[in-house]
Amino acid sequence: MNEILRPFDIDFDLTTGLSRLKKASKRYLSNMADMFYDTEKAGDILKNEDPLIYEFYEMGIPETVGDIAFGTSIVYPGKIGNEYFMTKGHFHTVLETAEVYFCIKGKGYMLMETPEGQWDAQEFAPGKAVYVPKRWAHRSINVSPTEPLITFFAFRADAGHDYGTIETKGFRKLIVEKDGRPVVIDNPRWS
Ligand SMILES: O=P(O)(O)OC[C@H]1O[C@](O)(CO)[C@@H](O)[C@@H]1O
Ligand SMILES: [Fe+2]
Repeated sequence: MNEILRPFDIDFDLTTGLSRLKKASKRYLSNMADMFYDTEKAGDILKNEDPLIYEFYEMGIPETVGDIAFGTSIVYPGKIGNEYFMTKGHFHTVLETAEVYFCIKGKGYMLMETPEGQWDAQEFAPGKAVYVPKRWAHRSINVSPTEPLITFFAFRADAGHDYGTIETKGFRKLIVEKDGRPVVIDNPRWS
């Protein structure tokens, strides 16, 4: 039988994005070193430190039809070479499911692409919501040199995460710093 949750609430701090009640999942550089295009640079950094790239909340919502998974995602400021800190990014396993993100703090982009090769980058700024339509892979990127990028996300709880495609092929586009500004470039490693 499907689990049915009782109503509940949870705190998310508007400055840190973190909850006092729940533990966040953390992704360090060592968990995603191959996802940055300058893998050599990532390797050099890992010789001395293993920076925390982002954290996010998995609320334990049952992955069943009719439920909504939600939480905050916090991408820290920093770069690997000239590529900004970012999330791994994923398609939904149930490709025909959308997701919405609301930016609470920071400055960045949601980079998106479809299996057919369309791509888009929508800006994150406090108070802006970004709609990720069904079929679009999505990755949050923090372009601020100092502030974390904090977003609140919600998606169909049975959507699932398909990381495989992005782990092996990457995104078609990258957002990197050039002359002190974020620019979209072709991913030299995309195949
Ligand atoms: O799942 P990724 O690509 O590591 O990115 C993490 C973010 O995306 C989500 O998986 C939701 O799409 C969240 O759990 C989190 O905000
Ligand atoms: Fe998602």
